[in-house]
Amino acid sequence: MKKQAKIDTSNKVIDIRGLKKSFGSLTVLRGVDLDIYKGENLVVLGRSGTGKSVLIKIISGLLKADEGSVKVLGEEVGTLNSKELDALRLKIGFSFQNSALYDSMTVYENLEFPLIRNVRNLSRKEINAAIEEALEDVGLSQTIHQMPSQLSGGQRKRIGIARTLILKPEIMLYDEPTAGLDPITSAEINNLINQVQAQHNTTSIIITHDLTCAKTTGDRIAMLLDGQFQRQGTFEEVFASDEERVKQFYEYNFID
Ligand SMILES: Nc1ncnc2c1ncn2[C@@H]1O[C@H](COP(=O)(O)OP(=O)(O)OP(=O)(O)O)[C@@H](O)[C@H]1O
Repeated sequence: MKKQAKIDTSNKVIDIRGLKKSFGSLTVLRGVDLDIYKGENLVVLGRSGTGKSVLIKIISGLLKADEGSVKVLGEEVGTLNSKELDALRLKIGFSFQNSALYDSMTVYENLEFPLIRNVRNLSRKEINAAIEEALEDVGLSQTIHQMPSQLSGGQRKRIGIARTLILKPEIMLYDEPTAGLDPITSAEINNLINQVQAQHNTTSIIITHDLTCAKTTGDRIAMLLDGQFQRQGTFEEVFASDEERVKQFYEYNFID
């Protein structure tokens, strides 16, 4: 069971109303409404092709909505120019399944890279302190001078998360954080997601097909069905539904 998080329901970090998105004759999002609050872990569930990635891309301004309002950290994303979008994206940390580390760089260099690219005029001392803190956050201080090839899959995943955390994002987007990991490593990643939330009061969206991940990390679950969030609530509330597709989603997952 997930530990109760400190969620500030007076502070909406993401506010989506009536969001619609089609590609030609394919309608993907048919009027999505969603609120995400400061400090909350929101898990997005939905079968393949239901539009989870499209939603994330619209939130981060990589795709434009056809209709509706998408406010992120108080800004209407669809109206921002490219400079404003860049500034907003700096506040969003993306942890994608394929956000691989650079194999030819050490862990230190992998973490230094986003800092140098995104933050101007940092001293060596500040860079070192930020790298040490990010590594401490993910419990891997000892790997600082190692190459990615010397790390396990789970450690690489954690370094990937550290590389995102180093820019101190206000929102974290985790795309299938446990995909391809064994159950023990998955549990480590789930704990890390909760630890990031507790330590930094980060707001996170977690896209997953893994119901153990959903149950352990999600304060709230939103399930995409037919282009809308027809089910929202705690894990128990969502899966108390009698709807066949919700029940199937549960039954086809292995869960303790
Ligand atoms: N740029 C695009 N152009 C045309 N169609 C697209 C585009 N992006 C996404 N789609 C379509 O939108 C639908 C939703 O895609 P999306 O990637 O959001 O699914 P998903 O829920 O993230 O799936 P998965 O769980 O497999 O990652 C799919 O049918 C996809 O082919």
